[in-house]
Amino acid sequence: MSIPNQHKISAQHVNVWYGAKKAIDDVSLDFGSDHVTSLIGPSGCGKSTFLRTLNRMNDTIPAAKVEGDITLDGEDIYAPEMDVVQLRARVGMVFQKPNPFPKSIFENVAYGPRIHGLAGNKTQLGEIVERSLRRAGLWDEVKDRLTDSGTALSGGQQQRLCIARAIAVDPEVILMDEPCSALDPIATAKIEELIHELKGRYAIVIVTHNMQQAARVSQRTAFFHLGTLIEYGATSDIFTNPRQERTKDYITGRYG
Ligand SMILES: Nc1ncnc2c1ncn2[C@@H]1O[C@H](COP(=O)(O)OP(=O)(O)OP(=O)(O)O)[C@@H](O)[C@H]1O
Repeated sequence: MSIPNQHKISAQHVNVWYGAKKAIDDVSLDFGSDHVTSLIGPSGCGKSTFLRTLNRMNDTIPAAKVEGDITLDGEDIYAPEMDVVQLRARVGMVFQKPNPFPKSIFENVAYGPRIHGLAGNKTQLGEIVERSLRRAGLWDEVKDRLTDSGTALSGGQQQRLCIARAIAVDPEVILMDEPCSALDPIATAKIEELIHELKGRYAIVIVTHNMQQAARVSQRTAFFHLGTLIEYGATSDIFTNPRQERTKDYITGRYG
């Protein structure tokens, strides 16, 4: 299912199995850099599994098998010659639970640019760290304590640090798997605001259980049910005028 946009990342006929169990059944979806896409649907419908196919995070699950075509700027991300470390820098991920490294705030952000050779010297590295923290809306809160441990920050700050860490390696796509589910409403609002500011710079795909959040942060929404993509379209249409009965039942709270 696609509506016109500049495709940054494209998934065609994707199937995923965990052992004998099929978790994703023939899903095709494209994502552009000019909008945020929400993946919604009841628990266990395959949102996270599908999200993880977009940067090969399922490679880390031995029982998982992925079939189909997924391309980033037309390049097959499952090609044997694809460098997965490089791919995960281009398609960054933010997880449900903030997971900063047990290192300083500075090092959390500097680590990626350093291993990917993005800074020629210490000054440039410092500039990348500052720019990433600014873009993640965290700079003012941490600029005087960059050597403190990232794990000493509040949950919401840790999540923004993880976003800064993803941004630091200049990604093209940012995947977010329920990034606010461990956060209080104020920290959630800050992340939502941040998603809004990052829109247009990166293709952003967010899995969320929270339909109000999907309506607030995304311009496109995909509704999944039992491993299949039921409906995809402009977020405003999905929430006000869904074409499928199952979408309507879900958004009106009849199941989920
Ligand atoms: N590592 C795994 N091994 C085996 N089965 C798995 C694994 N991860 C997910 N599954 C199964 O695949 C299906 C899809 O799970 P997935 O986590 O992708 O759904 P989801 O829509 O993201 O759910 P939730 O909203 O509860 O996080 C479920 O039936 C789940 O039990």
